[in-house]
Amino acid sequence: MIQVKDVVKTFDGFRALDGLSMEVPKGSIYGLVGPNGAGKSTILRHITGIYRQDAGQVLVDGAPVWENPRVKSRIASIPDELYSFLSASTRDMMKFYRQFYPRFDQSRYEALREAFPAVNERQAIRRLSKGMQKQAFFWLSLCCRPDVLVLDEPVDGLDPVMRRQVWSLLMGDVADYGTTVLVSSHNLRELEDVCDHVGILSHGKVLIQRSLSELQGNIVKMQVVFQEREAPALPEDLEVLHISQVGRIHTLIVRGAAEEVMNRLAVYAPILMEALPLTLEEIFIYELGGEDYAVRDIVL
Ligand SMILES: Nc1ncnc2c1ncn2[C@@H]1O[C@H](COP(=O)(O)OP(=O)(O)OP(=O)(O)O)[C@@H](O)[C@H]1O
Repeated sequence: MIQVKDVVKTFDGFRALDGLSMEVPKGSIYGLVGPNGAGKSTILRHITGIYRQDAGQVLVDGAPVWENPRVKSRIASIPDELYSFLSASTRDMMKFYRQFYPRFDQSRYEALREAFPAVNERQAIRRLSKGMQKQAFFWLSLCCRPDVLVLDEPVDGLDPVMRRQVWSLLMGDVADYGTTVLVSSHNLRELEDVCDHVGILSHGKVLIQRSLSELQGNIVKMQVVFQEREAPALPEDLEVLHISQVGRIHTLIVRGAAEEVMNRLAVYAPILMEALPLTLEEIFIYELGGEDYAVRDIVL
């Protein structure tokens, strides 16, 4: 489990992280989202032990990450700016990773060659295309058999087929080995398919973190045709976050479980009523759109 407690990080007087707290459960795929400059890469660099926090704690299974080689050898990461030694090939990097990661799986490296056919393992990584470089680092990271995998915008630059393949490999590791995956992304649609937990960052803090099912189970989109053209006066304690009308169809975004909201609306004997799930994008717009302007930037 990753625990980040009240972490503060200041760069030249600017508080990039401003008392950030988050918890990533073991074996989860946790999506970290937030507008540009929110602090996503900065917190990921603390979790991988690159930065030292000014205050607060960054713990993996209860142990601090900073200057702790034992913990760091259980964490693999794909940063936003890929790093490889000058002129090192994927194969050279494999030999380097093999020394650092005690559980490096050589046979998996050989087996995964087929999964990344575009990567010439003997060519300098820097001379590969951007997408191929990402593929090379996925290949290497998966072979480290890490307990924790930290990915900063991991599938950016990958083609759609490769994105799918990489997610499926990651989800396989989560299912088979209980790997914990922490991933930052601007793509909520994609995160929705893969994440089970989500945290939203803004101005160096986590605004909200929940399991996806918790988020989805607590807000519903209702499409309703009432007896009259106009909607009746709805009870004040029904928490309607948004309402719109096209023709006779009213669309209501209501906080609460679908069944409970349906029961409440049934008293108006509507001609038609349907509960629809909200997408992750919609949830963020309606749950948080009013609270923080920055949140709109991510989802619109
Ligand atoms: N090494 C640094 N020196 C000075 N300021 C920094 C440094 N690293 C990050 N910052 C600042 O900290 C803030 C958070 O940056 P960070 O890269 O973590 O944001 P982000 O959420 O990853 O953004 P993006 O979505 O654009 O990648 C920004 O205002 C950035 O300018």
